Amino acid sequence: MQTNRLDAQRLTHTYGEGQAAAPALADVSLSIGADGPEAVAIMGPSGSGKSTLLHVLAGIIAPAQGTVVWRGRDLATMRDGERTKLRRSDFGFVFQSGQLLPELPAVENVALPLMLGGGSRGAAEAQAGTLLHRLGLGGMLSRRPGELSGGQAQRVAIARALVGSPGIVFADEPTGALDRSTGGAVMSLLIGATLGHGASLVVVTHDPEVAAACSRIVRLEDGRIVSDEPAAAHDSAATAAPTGVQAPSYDAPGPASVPMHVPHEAPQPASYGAARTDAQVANPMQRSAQPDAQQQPWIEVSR
Ligand SMILES: Nc1ncnc2c1ncn2[C@@H]1O[C@H](COP(=O)(O)OP(=O)(O)OP(=O)(O)O)[C@@H](O)[C@H]1O
Repeated sequence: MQTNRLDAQRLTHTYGEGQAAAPALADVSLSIGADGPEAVAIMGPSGSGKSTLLHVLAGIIAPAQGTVVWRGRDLATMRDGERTKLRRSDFGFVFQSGQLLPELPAVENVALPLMLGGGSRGAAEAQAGTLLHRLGLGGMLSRRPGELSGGQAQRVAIARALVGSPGIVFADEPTGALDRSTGGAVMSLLIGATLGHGASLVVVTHDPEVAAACSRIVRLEDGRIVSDEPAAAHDSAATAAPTGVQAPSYDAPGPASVPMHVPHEAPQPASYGAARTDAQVANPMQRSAQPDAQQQPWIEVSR
C-alpha cells in the first residue's frame, strides 16, 4: 500500500525577477504524513510565505529550487497533465471561501470532482449525498451556495475536498471568513473528517486556536521555517483523532448564519501555472456555466 507521505526538500521560491524580485521561500524542508495521517498548521506573519509553501506542496506552483515528493514521486518529473490528474485524485483543497460553483446545488458541487474523474452522475451524486449527510447537511443537498450560511458552505467545500478520498488535504485560511464559533466547529469537522478518511491535513492559518487544534505547528518567518513542533497535547483535537482509516464520527454542530465573503486571492502560479490554467474547464453539469478560473483552481482536467 502506498503511504500518504509528502516530502519537501530545500524549497526556495522567488516571485518576479531583478528589482521586482520578491523572495517567498528559502531552504524549506519538511515531511508530512511520515508516521500516519496528521494535521499540520502553517503559521507565520503576513508575507512570511505560508500560502506560497502550500501552493508549492500541492504542486500548483513550481519551486525555483528543491523537490516535492508525493508517495515517492517527484512532482517536477511529472508531465503537466499527470500532475493535474494527481492533484485531482490525491489532493483535496479547501480555501477561505468562494470556491463553490454558485449555480450548482450542494450535492452537484460535491459530485463534480468525481464526474471530472470519469464517474457517472448517478454514482457521484449518491456518494456526494452520503458525505453531505455525514457532515450534517442532509437537508441541504439541493441548496445553492448563495442559500447556505458561510459555515454550511465551508462544510460543502470540505465534503467536496474529501469526496475523492484524497491522501492529503490542503486548506488556506479555511475559517478566515467565519465567526469564531462557526470557525471552530468547521475546523473540528475539517480535522476530524480528514483524519477519519486516513488523509493528512495541511492548513495555513493566522488563528492560534485553529493551530492548537492541529497536531503539529510549523512556523515561517521570511520564507524560512523557524519552528516545527507538536501542538501542545492538551490543546490538540487532532492528537486524539484516529491514525488509520476509520469511519469518522463527525456530526456537525448546528450552523451559524454568517455572510459569504469575497474569495481569497491565491498567489499566482509560476511555471506549473500554465498547465493549471489551460486545464481548467467549465462545469460539465451545466454547459453554460463559466466558472471564474481564478476562483476555481480545483476544477482541472488532465491533458
Ligand atoms: N503572485 C505574486 N507575485 C509577486 N509576489 C508575490 C506573489 N504572491 C506572493 N508574493 C510575495 O511573496 C511573499 C510571500 O507571500 P505569501 O502569500 O506566500 O505569504 P503569506 O504568509 O501567505 O501571507 P498572508 O498571511 O498575508 O496571506 C510576500 O512577500 C508576497 O508579497
